[in-house]
Amino acid sequence: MKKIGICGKIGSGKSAVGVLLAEKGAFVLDLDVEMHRLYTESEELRTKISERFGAVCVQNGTVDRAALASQVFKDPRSLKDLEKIVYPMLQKHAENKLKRIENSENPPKIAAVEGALLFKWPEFSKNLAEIWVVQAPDDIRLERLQKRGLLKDDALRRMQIQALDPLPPNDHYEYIDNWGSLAELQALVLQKAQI
Ligand SMILES: CC(C)(COP(=O)(O)OP(=O)(O)OC[C@H]1O[C@@H](n2cnc3c(N)ncnc32)[C@H](O)[C@@H]1O)[C@@H](O)C(=O)NCCC(=O)NCCS
Ligand SMILES: Nc1ncnc2c1ncn2[C@@H]1O[C@H](COP(=O)(O)OP(=O)(O)OP(=O)(O)O)[C@@H](O)[C@H]1O
Repeated sequence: MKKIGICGKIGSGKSAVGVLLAEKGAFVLDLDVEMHRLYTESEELRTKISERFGAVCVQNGTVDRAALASQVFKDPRSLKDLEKIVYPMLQKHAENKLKRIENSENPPKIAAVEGALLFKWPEFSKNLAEIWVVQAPDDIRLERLQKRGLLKDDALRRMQIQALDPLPPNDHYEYIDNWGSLAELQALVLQKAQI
């Protein structure tokens, strides 16, 4: 089983790449989705979020993501605090899931972990054979995000905060330019994955 990472800025098309790989039989782990799951599953995590960001961020047995987003994406220091709380748990959770898939009876040829900020976790990403970097210009990403339903100001705030973390050099990057059609993206993905 070849383990790859899919990273890239918000709206670049990581999930679109993930869907194309999954259609070809790959196992795809979306870290955004896993994070949301942990917010519901872990009371310990909710307590830590409530202590740092206020009880307003925990509602009905889960984290109120809109309330949390409104705090952390306008302030890099708050975002760092959130990352310190969530990353150790998210990383362990993702590694356990990958291990389970790898040790299953019929492991897939490819397991992909999708996360905008994978490159910020060297201890995790060092175990990936390749890191795919999905990229598209800012104006196209903004347009896509608005079409997906994100408010323009929210999208811009996330784009601005991500610009503070440029991609560090790494020999394992494979770039995927996603500013054409979905059909063009599909052709690129199939060629890169050799599936
Ligand atoms: C702040 C939260 C609650 C907002 O939830 P929401 O449902 O609105 O967004 P969602 O989780 O679907 O993320 C959408 C996109 O926002 C961007 N984003 C999320 N977290 C971060 C971050 N820490 N830094 C920069 N951008 C981020 C990414 O491009 C991501 O794909 C949530 O994003 C969160 O818990 N973030 C911290 C965990 C994290 O860093 N996840 C990314 C793992 S690679
Ligand atoms: N080549 C493309 N042509 C047209 N629409 C696209 C293309 N690639 C992605 N999209 C659309 O753009 C939106 C953003 O793409 P996607 O959700 O895959 O980005 P992402 O990088 O996963 O974003 P996030 O960081 O929020 O998770 C989606 O609605 C997706 O369907």
